[in-house]
Amino acid sequence: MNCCHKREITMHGLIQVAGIIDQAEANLIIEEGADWLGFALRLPAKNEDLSEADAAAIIKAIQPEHKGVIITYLTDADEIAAFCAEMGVGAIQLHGDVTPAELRRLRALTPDLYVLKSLVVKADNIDELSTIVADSAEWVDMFITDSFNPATGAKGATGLVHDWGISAELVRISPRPLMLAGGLNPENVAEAIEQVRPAAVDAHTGLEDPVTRRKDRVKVRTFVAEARAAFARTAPEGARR
Ligand SMILES: O=C(O)c1ccccc1NCC(=O)[C@H](O)[C@H](O)COP(=O)(O)O
Repeated sequence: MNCCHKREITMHGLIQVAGIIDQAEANLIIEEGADWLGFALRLPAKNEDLSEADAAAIIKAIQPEHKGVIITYLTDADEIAAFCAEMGVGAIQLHGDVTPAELRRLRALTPDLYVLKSLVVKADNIDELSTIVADSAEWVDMFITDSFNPATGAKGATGLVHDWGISAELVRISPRPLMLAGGLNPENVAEAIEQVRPAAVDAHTGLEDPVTRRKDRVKVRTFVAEARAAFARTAPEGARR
């Protein structure tokens, strides 16, 4: 692989906020200093927070210093590529069981698409996740570790933290940067970054107002400030985004 390709640039200190529901919420998140905005679409439960047309309009208006990321359970490379083209998006977060073969096909179909692949952390699945990293890293730009809710079967937006020791081990073995997600909030994000040393963090439900289920401006602001400070304390020598 070409050492000067943009995929090889070391990434450190990126903040994503997921579960955007409308333009006002996207504006709030950008105003409060987060980098990437995640839009959950084509979910198995069909419980999307916004329409694809609304998401596409918001993504279109995002300035280049930020990025709109589609979060989805699609697993077929043709479908993923077509959906990204339709939505005008340059990054996709794959939460389903996408095989390395499909990831390889996706890279061939859309070489410039930034691909995040989820690693759903359970109590005892480090070996399984290590194998996924080894088998799929070539076709992935970033991994995202997320939490599993055994009570509901949910693999995302659970509001639950997982064993950060597993994420820390995946950071050590992964040749790709890793985004930490799952139950992060303004109170725990700094400790999470210190323990796991991820390249990026993501939060969804921990930034919401419990009554309105919309992002709370003060929570987003505090989360970004806490994460930025922790990333600054833990930055590897020469890291840049
Ligand atoms: O964001 C969603 O609605 C979602 C739905 C189904 C699967 C994944 C989903 N999001 C992935 C994310 O990036 C979430 O931000 C991540 O799961 C963390 O959520 P939370 O634990 O609520 O912070």
